[in-house]
Amino acid sequence: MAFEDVHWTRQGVPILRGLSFTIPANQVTAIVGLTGSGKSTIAKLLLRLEGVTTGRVTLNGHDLCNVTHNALRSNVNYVEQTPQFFESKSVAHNLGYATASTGKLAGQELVEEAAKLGHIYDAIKEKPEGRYWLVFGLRSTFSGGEQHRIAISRALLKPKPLLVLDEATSALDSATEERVMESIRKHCGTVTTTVIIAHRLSTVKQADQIVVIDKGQVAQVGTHTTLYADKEGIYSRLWAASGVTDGSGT
Ligand SMILES: Nc1ncnc2c1ncn2[C@@H]1O[C@H](COP(=O)(O)OP(=O)(O)OP(=O)(O)O)[C@@H](O)[C@H]1O
Repeated sequence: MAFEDVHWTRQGVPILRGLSFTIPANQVTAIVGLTGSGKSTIAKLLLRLEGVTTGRVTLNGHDLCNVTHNALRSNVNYVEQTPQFFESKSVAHNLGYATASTGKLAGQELVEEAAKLGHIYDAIKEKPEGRYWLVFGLRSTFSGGEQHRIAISRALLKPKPLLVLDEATSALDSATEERVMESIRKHCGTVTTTVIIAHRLSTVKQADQIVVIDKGQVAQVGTHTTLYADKEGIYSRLWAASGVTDGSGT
């Protein structure tokens, strides 16, 4: 996929200003930048929840605006900051819904396997109704981080060619986040193009490519090692501002 000189303006205010970068197939691309720099807008353009003002977002060279919403939906898993659930349905139903497009919800075995991959299995079983997977009212029953893990489990239950994670692990503690990210890497492996939007820089260290956005423009593109080595670059400054080191001792 690629962004080709993309501009996105709202109420006369330019938000994305001539953005160009590629998202290599079947690799992990991370998008980082200060708050308000335009990261979530990039996700929305990828998902066609918004349209570009000028420029193109392409998939295999074809303008994404020619891809139908249905085709896109069946090819993209999107884990957003506030995951959507059916509140009147059980946790098993919400997870099994991953295969709804086949006309059938996933069975219990697949649901449990996915919950294990997303590291939410134990938390579900600990609920009084969890034994039967009949936990209802997910938003009032599970914490923000648990809801994210349920949403990630649902995405892992039925991997699709594109996975977009928008701050999907930000509510987890670092150790749990690392385990969940490892699951995503292992399970999606080389069959999924993954785009991760994250504030916490440790989340993106392992990405194949990191795109640094500054005020709606691409400031830097590279791996953690190359970007971190550039001490004048925004990426290094974001690390310095985060108050933690990257663990390399440099
Ligand atoms: N629909 C909209 N109408 C007007 N302005 C918008 C709209 N959506 C986003 N913006 C503005 O565009 C800018 C970029 O927003 P965006 O959510 O993409 O940033 P972000 O980098 O994801 O921020 P954060 O890290 O805080 O989530 C912000 O200034 C935001 O207020």
